[in-house]
Amino acid sequence: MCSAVRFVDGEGNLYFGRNLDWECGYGEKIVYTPADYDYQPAFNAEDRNHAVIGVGIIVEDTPLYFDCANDAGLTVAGLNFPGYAQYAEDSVNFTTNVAAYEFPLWVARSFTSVDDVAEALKNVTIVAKPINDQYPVAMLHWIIADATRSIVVEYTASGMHVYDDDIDVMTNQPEFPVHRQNLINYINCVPTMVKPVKWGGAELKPWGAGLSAHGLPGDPNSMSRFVRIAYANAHYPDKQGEKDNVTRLFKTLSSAAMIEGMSAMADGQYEKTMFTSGYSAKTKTYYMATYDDPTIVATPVSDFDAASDKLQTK
Ligand SMILES: C[C@H](CCC(=O)NCCS(=O)(=O)O)[C@H]1CC[C@H]2[C@@H]3[C@H](O)C[C@@H]4C[C@H](O)CC[C@]4(C)[C@H]3C[C@H](O)[C@]12C
Repeated sequence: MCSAVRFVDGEGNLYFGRNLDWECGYGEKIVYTPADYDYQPAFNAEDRNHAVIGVGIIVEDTPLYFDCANDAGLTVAGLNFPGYAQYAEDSVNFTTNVAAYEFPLWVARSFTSVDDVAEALKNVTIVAKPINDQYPVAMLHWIIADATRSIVVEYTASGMHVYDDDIDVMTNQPEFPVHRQNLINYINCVPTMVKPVKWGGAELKPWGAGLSAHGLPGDPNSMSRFVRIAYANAHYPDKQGEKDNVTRLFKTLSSAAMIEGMSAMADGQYEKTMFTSGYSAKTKTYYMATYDDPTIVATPVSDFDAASDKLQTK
């Protein structure tokens, strides 16, 4: 399973990140796509040459991003959405056609804000075209965020759906509106200290802190993670400075992290948080930690050669 989160610091700088929960990795690294990289969109999309940094793999000289950010502070992450995602079988005339594998790259290469993406998506077809035979089409939905807001993009049997994500988190299936509505079941959960009460003649005292959030779901399923990470994100106090905001990002994501052994997939393999990654628009830095090495490694955009036209990895 996967979970993603967005927030801004007191100065309005965007922080955005995700957990990648799966049974295996794909050899993913930090991939930098410079502005002058010769991006050849799969169909009729235009390349508008924003530089992009993120986590992904390179296939056929094309960066396949799992999550990424561009030089304008626009970020995007893909999360599993099987059983719901249904892309077009073929390109559709008079629309901008985007292959599912290039969706994060196309968004980050092309736009400067969530508003611009949302406007463009009114005339976009997402096509079920694989990059090659080795990598089948991944059934995903996406969260796209900037310093102003976030949206969730779901392409299903009924076409394109773009939702305003006013809660600034996303997980997996079902559709975003179901997750959003389900939050109402938990609005009794608050982070305050419960006071002792009297039931008849008996005084009942809380065990300690945390009782006011009793009922928050602790299990790893997607709807439960959505509630948990939404609660964590909504209640985390504002922080000053890069260090404390990166801590906030990784701690918030850890509230929805998958520990090996908790949840087996259909093939019997356990899911685990293969990596947690995220972007700070304040310092233009990508951060990443893996399951086996929780050290948060910082990779600033300035580590790469922006004048080159070649894909670069770290
Ligand atoms: C498995 C990843 C999603 C993790 C997730 O959401 N897990 C939830 C599990 S569950 O359903 O809720 O059980 C997704 C996110 C991004 C995906 C990758 C990216 O889309 C880039 C390419 C796209 C190619 O078509 C397939 C390989 C691939 C390299 C994808 C492999 C895989 O589908 C990834 C890595």
